[in-house]
Amino acid sequence: MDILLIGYGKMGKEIEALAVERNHTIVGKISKTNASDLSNYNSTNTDVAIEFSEPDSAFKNLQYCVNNNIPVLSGTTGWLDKKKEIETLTKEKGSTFFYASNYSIGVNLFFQLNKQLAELMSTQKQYKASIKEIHHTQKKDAPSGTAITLAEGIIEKSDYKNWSLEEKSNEIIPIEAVREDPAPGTHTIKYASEIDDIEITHTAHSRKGFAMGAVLVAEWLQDKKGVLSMADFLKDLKINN
Ligand SMILES: NC(=O)C1=CN([C@@H]2O[C@H](COP(=O)(O)OP(=O)(O)OC[C@H]3O[C@@H](n4cnc5c(N)ncnc54)[C@H](OP(=O)(O)O)[C@@H]3O)[C@@H](O)[C@H]2O)C=CC1
Ligand SMILES: O=C(O)C1=N[C@H](C(=O)O)C[C@H](O)C1
Repeated sequence: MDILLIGYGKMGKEIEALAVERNHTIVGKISKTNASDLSNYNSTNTDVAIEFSEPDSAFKNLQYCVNNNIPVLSGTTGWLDKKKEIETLTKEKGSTFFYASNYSIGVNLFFQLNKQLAELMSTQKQYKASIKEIHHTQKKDAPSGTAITLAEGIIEKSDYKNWSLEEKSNEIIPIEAVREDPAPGTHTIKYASEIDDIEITHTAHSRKGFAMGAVLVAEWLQDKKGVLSMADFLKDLKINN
């Protein structure tokens, strides 16, 4: 596969190493310094773009790919208020757009476990849910995209209505975002009562799981069109419920 990397930071470099190991070719690398190159990019030899950039640049990058029919998968967090726009554009243009807040298979199993636990706890009103995420100090957004997906999973299966970094009420899941080094990504869901606590935690030991997931999705995406997500990918792998 010929891959265009949009964003060549910690994740872009990790993805490059794994993609080359799997015999793919990196045909272009776009970062902040050469961002304007994307608007003149000749996509003839590009099978897929992998976009891990920054909250402020993701929308423009994805808009370019979708408008120019370059199949694209993105992992950038902190820009999702505009995701619907990209999805609408993808349908209009007949292009391919895949998004996941977390590409790690382990985290996606954890997402399923989180929903199962939320369903189980939904009748146990003496327990109060909360989420804690820990990431490295270079991270630009808070809370993490993964923490937001976890909160959405709980909201789907319970009476919680929203999440917040500050606000406290019975209808809101509080999220605590901790920044310390080194921390590739740790997420904990806690149900606390006066009598006891129940906790589940996923700890990433490195960025390898995120990068491997992104490369596997890029390979899977080859014959696909439309708006796709991890649910579609995991269904094909038979690891969803
Ligand atoms: N979904 C998932 O599984 C995961 C998602 N992430 C998310 O991915 C994103 C990237 O993470 P990470 O690699 O750690 O971050 P880094 O800060 O290490 O890298 C960001 C990269 O984006 C580049 N960039 C900045 N502006 C633009 C632009 N306009 N066009 C193209 N590239 C640009 C930067 O360029 P320069 O080097 O010149 O500054 C840099 O290379 C974050 O949003 C993070 O939350 C991270 C891990 C897993
Ligand atoms: O910025 C990171 O590093 C990560 N970002 C993603 C997120 O915001 O959830 C995924 C992972 O936790 C690492």
